[in-house]
Amino acid sequence: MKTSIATVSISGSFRDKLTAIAQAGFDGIEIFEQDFLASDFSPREVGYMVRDHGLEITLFQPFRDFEGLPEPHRARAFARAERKFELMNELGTDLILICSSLHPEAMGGIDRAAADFHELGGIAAKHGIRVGYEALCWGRYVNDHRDAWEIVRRADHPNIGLILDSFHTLARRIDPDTIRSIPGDRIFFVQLADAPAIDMDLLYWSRHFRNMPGEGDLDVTAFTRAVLATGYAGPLSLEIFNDQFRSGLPRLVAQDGLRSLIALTDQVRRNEPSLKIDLPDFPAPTPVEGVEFIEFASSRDDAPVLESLLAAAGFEHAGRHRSKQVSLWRQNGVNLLVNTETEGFAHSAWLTHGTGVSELGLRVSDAQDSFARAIALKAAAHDPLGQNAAELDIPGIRGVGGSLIRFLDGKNDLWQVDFEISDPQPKGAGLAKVDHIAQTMAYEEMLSWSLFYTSIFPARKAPVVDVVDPDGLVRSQAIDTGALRITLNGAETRHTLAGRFIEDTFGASTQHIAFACDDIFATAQAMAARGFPVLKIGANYFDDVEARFGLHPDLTERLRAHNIMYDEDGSGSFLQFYSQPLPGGLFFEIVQRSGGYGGYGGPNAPFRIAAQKRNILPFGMPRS
Ligand SMILES: O=C(O)c1ccc(O)c(O)c1
Ligand SMILES: [Mg+2]
Repeated sequence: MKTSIATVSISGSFRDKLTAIAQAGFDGIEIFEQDFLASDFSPREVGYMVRDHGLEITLFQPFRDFEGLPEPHRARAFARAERKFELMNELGTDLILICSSLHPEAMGGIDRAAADFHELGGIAAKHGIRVGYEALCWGRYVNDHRDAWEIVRRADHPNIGLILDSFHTLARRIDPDTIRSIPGDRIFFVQLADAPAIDMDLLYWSRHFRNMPGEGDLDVTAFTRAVLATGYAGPLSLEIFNDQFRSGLPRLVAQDGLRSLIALTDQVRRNEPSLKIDLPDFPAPTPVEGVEFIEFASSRDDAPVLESLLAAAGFEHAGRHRSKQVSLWRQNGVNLLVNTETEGFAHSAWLTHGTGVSELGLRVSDAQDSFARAIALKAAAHDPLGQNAAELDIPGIRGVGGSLIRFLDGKNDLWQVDFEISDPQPKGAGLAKVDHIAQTMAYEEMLSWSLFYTSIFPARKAPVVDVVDPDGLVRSQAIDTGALRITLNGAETRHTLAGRFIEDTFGASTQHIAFACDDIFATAQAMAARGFPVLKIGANYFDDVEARFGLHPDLTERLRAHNIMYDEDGSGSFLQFYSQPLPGGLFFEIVQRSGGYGGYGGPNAPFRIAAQKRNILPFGMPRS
């Protein structure tokens, strides 16, 4: 499988784009004519530059408003096309994309268009050029790949073929299986793009909101399956018009592009095993089965404040690492590690971000398999733990925001091998497991983080919700990877609580950890007795929530007494309260889910954030 990406998908100068695309490992690029025109290089120079980067030019595009024109426009369109064929010979590429016409003078008619293409095929052949015809989904007469194919079929010329673009097919909700009956050798090129489900004008949606396959809501997998089932063996090329990518880091966007193509084609071969996919074999995604540990990087001086918050939340000191300055805090099945080493990864993480989450230990069915999949998807391997021969060798990858993810399975017991356990089963205050981990990033990076998780794990994404902060908007997207749920919070401004966290911690990822319990009132009581610094919620909130859900006043009174917020969805209810933040901004949430409640208390978030902003002095700081 040849991979390719259009120059429009990446920001920067022509040379920046090429470098990023080549470094990410693509085989080819589509040259978007505007990018060529804006550059200062001759066509020959561009050709040399591309090939010097080890890339090939898979496509030159777009040529607009060709077919169905009356004279004198028609003759001019042919002359214009011929000029481009000459240019392409200098560039060193043989395939041009013509998109369906929007010309005000254009006339409809499949046969008229087919006749134009038949004639153009003859001219193209003389220049050694092939022409691919693409239906723009907002095209004036042709806006459906089935009509574009009919024109190509009737044009009946070996130098005229079809170009398919997942966006144009899927945005119009055309069944991608209609592609299966097109002969694969008549499909000259395939462009791939996803997009979030937003109800808007097709052209505007396409030019601003496309994203990488897997980052949006279109069924690009079904589209690609249908394409490959035809026997099409040309490049799969990303053509992504996206406002954030246009200003994003070229290297990051290109890397994400390749990751998305690998994940997509892997999914295609798993869903349709009869297809021959030219992709190295690697393990299937398997769910996270549990959070084995969360490690905090800290220092000898800073750790006591964190540890007093852990103690107040019911965690008990339950052991220590056999050879490192790492202590284990435990409560039922929840293991938290506090690392105060003065060298190594955790120490660097503490130096960079302050006290915060530096590592997630995830339990999976086979640690080596999960690791191998992540590496195949271009995650960066981290040095294994256990250089020290007595320690467990736990495979790890660089996660997002500079933290690490470790994969653990049942083959070895980390707690027996690496730790001295003093209290195997402290009961604590009733926290039973990690419910979710909330990670914060700049809004521009949100798609990249979500792709990271959804490509490695069999993850489900919830729709993005807007969370109103008094000083801006935060977009929040929940990802469910099995036993671990992650909420990604994309901050638009540095004035939001999330934005301030990124700034104050120099880009730490985990802003809060939510723990689940079975009886939140008992847990709240037990924590209060231990001095838990609960976040105080304003009285107006409780009046409203009682009216909104028709709660019994006794229940409202208990909620108010413990600063517990309430939510319901169609299938259950949700109770939640929060800690005050630690210095740096990390905080804890305690939740109880009942019935099949699947959310995160989103409607409560604005009131929680407002309360946090009123309460700016972190836990552990002297209040004078
Ligand atoms: O938005 C456009 O005009 C445009 C141009 C070329 C394409 O291949 C495409 O999918 C869209
Ligand atoms: Mg296209």
